[in-house]
Amino acid sequence: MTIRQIKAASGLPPQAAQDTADTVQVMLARIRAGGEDAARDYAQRLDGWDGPALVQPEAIARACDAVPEGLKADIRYAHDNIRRFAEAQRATLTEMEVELRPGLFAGQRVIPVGSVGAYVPGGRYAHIASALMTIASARAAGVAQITACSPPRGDQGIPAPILYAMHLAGADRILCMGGVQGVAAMAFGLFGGRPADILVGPGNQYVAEAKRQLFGPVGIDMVAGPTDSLILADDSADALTVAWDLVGQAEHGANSPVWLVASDAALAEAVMEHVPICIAALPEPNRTAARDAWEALGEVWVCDTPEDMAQKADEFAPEHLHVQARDLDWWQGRLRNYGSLFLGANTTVPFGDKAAGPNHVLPTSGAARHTGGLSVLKYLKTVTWQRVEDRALPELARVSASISRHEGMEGHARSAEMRLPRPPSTLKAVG
Ligand SMILES: NC(=O)c1ccc[n+]([C@@H]2O[C@H](COP(=O)([O-])OP(=O)(O)OC[C@H]3O[C@@H](n4cnc5c(N)ncnc54)[C@H](O)[C@@H]3O)[C@@H](O)[C@H]2O)c1
Ligand SMILES: [Zn+2]
Repeated sequence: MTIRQIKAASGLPPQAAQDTADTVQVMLARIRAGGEDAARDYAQRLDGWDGPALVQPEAIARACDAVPEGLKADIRYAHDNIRRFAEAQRATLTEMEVELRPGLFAGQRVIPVGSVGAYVPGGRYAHIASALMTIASARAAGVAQITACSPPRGDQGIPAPILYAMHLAGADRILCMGGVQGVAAMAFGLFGGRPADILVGPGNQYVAEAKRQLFGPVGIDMVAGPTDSLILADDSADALTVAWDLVGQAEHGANSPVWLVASDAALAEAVMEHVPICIAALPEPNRTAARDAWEALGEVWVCDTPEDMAQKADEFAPEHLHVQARDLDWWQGRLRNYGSLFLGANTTVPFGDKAAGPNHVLPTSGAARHTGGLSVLKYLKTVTWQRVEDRALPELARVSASISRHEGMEGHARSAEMRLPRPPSTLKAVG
């Protein structure tokens, strides 16, 4: 056997997904009917917030003053990388025009959506980086109006570093409102904004479910589940570093899996010895979160060949895939299923989470099999056009009418033939 599992996941108790869906459905219906008052009412009841929903310029200025200079410089460093990566990505998508037949022209245009609603989660951690990821990439796409929202923390409203990051990244409007009411306010264009064309950003199960239920008339980036990470390591990897990389991502919470796929049983055993020691070094409540995640969902596999390791990684299709092994070019060429790839022991998932440049809003729960993550491209519509000169008409109209008739679509055929230079008798009105 070339692939064997040496630590299995014990699993999590099933969750009441239907309860969340029902709660969110009721909330969205109430906010749709009751508008701003209903949204404010939920903000009061769920988050104890009585202050203004729309954050005023003076409050943003005060927050910017309150953030220490050192932290501001760090946020600017991260923002600069994220913005420049998004701008470079934007430049890869170009408009084009092609003459398919003499006189038949077609092309594509790249048009940004008009309005974006960016959810910046609150809760246990202060998600500064999430604000940069969603807002800076929308700005780089050329979106006209960006609204961002985040839940209040106590009676201070949105924490100052998050407000600073939102403002720096280019949010036009900021709502102090979280959860379903925040998402709905952006989707429905409450508090003076335009209704969002697309809703983006991570959040808890209520946020994810609200986006899922609103999807259709409104676009969404993805239905994001709990974050996950996989490390591929050979005997060149350092066991303690790998252990910290696993524990670091387990810190996200009890439902965030971390997986190790190793080429070397001795390395795998050494990592498993280090993991509990690393966990014990964390402060609470992070320690409990990491321990629960490792025990319930952590898995360790040992494979004999790099090909087996790559196959295992492609099966997991992790959100974050980190290679700590020799011959990085081979891995980069071979690996297929991941949200974002981290090549070499010099980098680590927190670099990508916070500051390196590529977006951290990524497909989870195996969705990397069919999609990449949030990027500037999500805010852009690739639309097509066509234009036909007289010389292209005879053949194009004849072929279109022929196919229409074989499909049984006489109306389409007539419409095509109306374009022929000399209308045939079929153009006379019937009856
Ligand atoms: N995948 C990623 O890239 C990424 C990055 C950062 C954060 N996250 C995720 O963001 C989430 C943050 O969650 P959070 O809860 O701390 O903050 P959150 O901002 O997602 O949700 C807070 C809101 O939830 C609402 N809420 C709480 N309990 C409710 C209830 N019983 N009924 C209705 N609404 C309720 C409240 O209105 C509150 O404002 C985590 O799940 C984390 O994993 C993911
Ligand atoms: Zn992380």
